[in-house]
Amino acid sequence: MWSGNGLDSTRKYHFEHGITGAILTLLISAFAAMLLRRLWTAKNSGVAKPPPPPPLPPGPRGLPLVGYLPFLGADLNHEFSKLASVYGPIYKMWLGSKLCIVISSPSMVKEVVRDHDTVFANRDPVVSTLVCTYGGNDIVFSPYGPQWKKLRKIFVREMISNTILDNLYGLRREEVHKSIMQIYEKANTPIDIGSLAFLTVINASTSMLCGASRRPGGYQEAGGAIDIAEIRKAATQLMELIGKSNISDLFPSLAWLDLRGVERETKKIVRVFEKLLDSAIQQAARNAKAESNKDNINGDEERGFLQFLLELHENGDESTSISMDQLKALLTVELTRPQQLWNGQWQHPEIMNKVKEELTQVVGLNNIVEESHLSQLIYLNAVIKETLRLHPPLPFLLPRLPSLTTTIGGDLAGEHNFSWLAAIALSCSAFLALLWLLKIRLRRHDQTHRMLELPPGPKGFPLLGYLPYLGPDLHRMFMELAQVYGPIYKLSIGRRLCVIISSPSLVEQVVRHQDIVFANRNPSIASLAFSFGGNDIAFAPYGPQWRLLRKIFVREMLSNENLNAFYELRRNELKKSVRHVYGNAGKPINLGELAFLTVINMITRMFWGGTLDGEEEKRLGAEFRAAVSQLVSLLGKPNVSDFFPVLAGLDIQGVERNMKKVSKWLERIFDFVIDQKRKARQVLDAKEKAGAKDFLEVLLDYKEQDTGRSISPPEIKAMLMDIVIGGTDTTSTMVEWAMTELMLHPDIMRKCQSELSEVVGNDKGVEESHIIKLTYLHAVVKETLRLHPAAPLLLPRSPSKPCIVGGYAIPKGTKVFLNVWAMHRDPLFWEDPTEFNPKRFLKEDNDQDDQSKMLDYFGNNLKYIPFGAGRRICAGLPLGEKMLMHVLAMLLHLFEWELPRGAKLDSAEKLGVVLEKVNPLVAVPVPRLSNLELYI
Ligand code: HEM
Repeated sequence: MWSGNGLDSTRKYHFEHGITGAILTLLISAFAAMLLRRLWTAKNSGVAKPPPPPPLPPGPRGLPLVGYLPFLGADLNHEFSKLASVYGPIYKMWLGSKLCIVISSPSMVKEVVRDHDTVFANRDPVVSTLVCTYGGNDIVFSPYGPQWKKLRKIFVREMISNTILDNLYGLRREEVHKSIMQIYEKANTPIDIGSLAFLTVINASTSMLCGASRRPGGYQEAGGAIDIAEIRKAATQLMELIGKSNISDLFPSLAWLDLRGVERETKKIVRVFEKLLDSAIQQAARNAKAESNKDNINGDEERGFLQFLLELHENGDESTSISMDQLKALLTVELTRPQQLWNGQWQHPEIMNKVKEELTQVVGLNNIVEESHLSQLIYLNAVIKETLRLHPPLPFLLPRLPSLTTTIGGDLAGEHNFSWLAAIALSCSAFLALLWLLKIRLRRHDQTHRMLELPPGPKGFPLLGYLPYLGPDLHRMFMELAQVYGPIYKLSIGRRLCVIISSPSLVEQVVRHQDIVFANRNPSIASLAFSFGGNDIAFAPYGPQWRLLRKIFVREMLSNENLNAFYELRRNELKKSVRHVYGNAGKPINLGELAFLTVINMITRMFWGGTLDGEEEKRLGAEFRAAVSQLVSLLGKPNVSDFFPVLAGLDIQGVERNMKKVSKWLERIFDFVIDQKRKARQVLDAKEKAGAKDFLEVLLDYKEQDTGRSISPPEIKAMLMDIVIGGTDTTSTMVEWAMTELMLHPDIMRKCQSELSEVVGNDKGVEESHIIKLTYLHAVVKETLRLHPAAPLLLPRSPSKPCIVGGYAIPKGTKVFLNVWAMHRDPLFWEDPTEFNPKRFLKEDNDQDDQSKMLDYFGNNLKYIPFGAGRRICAGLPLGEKMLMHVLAMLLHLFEWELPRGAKLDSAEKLGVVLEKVNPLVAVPVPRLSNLELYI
């Protein structure tokens, strides 16, 4: 009687969509023509063009026609999460001719389910669900509108109202009891918990469907009029079919071919199911009549859903009456909705024991659990909530379909009905395939690259790109943009294409998988000027020269042997600073300046060792420091020539000119010292020359074994420059940040001081040999480098050839920033990321993953890379760490630090050459130890 209607409505759905497609195509062509005409008129009349619509979200490229389909495995939820870590919290992919958008951040989900809830209140039903819901006549799949509202009201307020559910409790209880009996009978034999739970729930659902009529004396379970066992079987088969992937869903224009036969098979089962429902409905009707004749002895008690819906069908008023298709669709959905809960608690016996304890307490050992107990089972409720969090039965809910083109997170979420698009796509497919083949033949060399898109990113102004929006806090702004465009995006700064990356998995593609390609820099004009044309380690392009310079630097100049040999020089400089602080005890001291002076003195002493005599060294040292300060401020200045290479010759801001002037000044100092050194060495014999060498001596003496190549004067000077620029500002700024955090957290400062008292003793000064034992201070320094990395964007990399990162094309020469600052604060990897908490670096507080790969400075775990990673990792790391730890330990061990009266402490930051404090840290030292010898 009703069967034909239901199945025909599906056909009608496709037919209507085909017609709609054709009409839409015509309309769109007409609309496009009108639009072109308007644009043409607007252009000619001088009217400004409307701004372009926001782009579609980024996403992986798939293959022509099939899209990303061939790359998807069975584990969709995991695959979607992986893609989100590459493309960000909103991304698109084509599955066949369907445009899918995957959203995985609460803020964007809010935009969908709150801000645009009505627009997104539609679904995109698959063919099998359309068949079994009689063309979307149910709550789940019917489009948002009056019909859906009515059905939902009936379902929520009437069908599963508290009263009805309470009335039917007896039936549910019976089914649960039956399952318990089954388990009892099978005691000591293995049981498939999933199947048991599934059976229990489906049994309870079907019981509630039929109500008391299914009890003995009512209608029999088997052989009687309502064959519950058959209904269950059919419901299970339907669920399997709904879960099956179907080509027709991905290519709606091919749906009529039903290539996988899903529609055919679903219809077959729906027919069986329908027959069963029909007879159940007829029996329920007869039953209702019989009951009314008996003057309704049971009242509403145990009237099943079926009986209830039947009444609405027959006697409902305008707001509640439902058609037979709707009635059956409601029943089908009730029987086929997902009904599993993961038994996560089984993997945690301690949690299971707690659940048991609670049950014993609330229910007692001699009773069985009733629904009335549930609200008191607080712990079990928490277990269920946690299970649903970890294993949601629908990991990506039921897909929504916007009824309008909508913007989410700045991207276009797409319009829903793509069946017309599919029609066009099909008709063009042969042509596209031909084009594609042609493209492969013509561009065999870098075919993959050319087919890929550049990463997404914000639009800027013509010519200027994003330049006018850039502020001093580049790292912070880059992080905010990543929240919109994902962990890889592009922006143009003037004529420079920049790509910003801020996820460890993408950084891995740069510093591990393609480290050599990305081992180049994109030096600014100022850095080229100070490094004598890129003749140093930091800016030389990757190649034999850079490898040689870095080898000399790391293996010879900063070898353990050399560093140990110069310990005394560093120690003396540190002691000088201690004396200076002691002499100013009780007075405010600028801690950044103090650290800078200490570090630069340590470094320059290691430069020229004992070459210069006292007065000369003092004079040159002061001159040197002044030149370095000027150089650093020039390096941190944004320069128009860097963004518009065509204007570089004009040097509009004079940065290059000034840089060359300061470099010349420094060069003269270097030349003088080199000359002095050469003269001094002429009088040394071979044995004396072979002893410990200062940096300059290492460089002057160097001869490559195989080639006999020595280091050229510009290379020597450029490397000395690297040590000064790379080593001083970084290390001293970190001392200032660490002291700031410690003063903001006095309890942590106290812990550091107790550790120092314990390890060093209160009658001694700190030596470098103590450093290794200062576990807590190490954690403090690591946490400081996490929150305030000296180079928050590292030194930009630049690929030497076109390459791919995260599925996007990165052209040769792009300036690639790795936003370490954002990764160090990413809540995905760090708990309470903005909190200063050194404990996270102590072994006992690390999670298992981190324990196996301790968070060191060497880039072993890419979520933490304050010194960079890969081939271009900081070359001065061992020296930097030694100086930072020693200076800090000494300041903390020998002095208490207080804020000057009325002063306020803050941690505002700005990005110059390094990430500095906006307001310098000024503090008052008070000697901490009684042994005065330590201070003189
Ligand atoms: C706490 C102190 C320091 C920090 C936080 C630090 C940080 C960094 C960072 C982030 C880089 C860029 C790495 C990359 O692009 O992957 C770098 C490069 C470099 N650093 Fe350091 N640094 C410190 C101390 C030093 C010292 C003391 C020296 C020299 C004695 C030094 C010399 C260099 C050099 C030469 C490079 C360029 C390496 C290359 O391009 O191959 N750094 N540093």
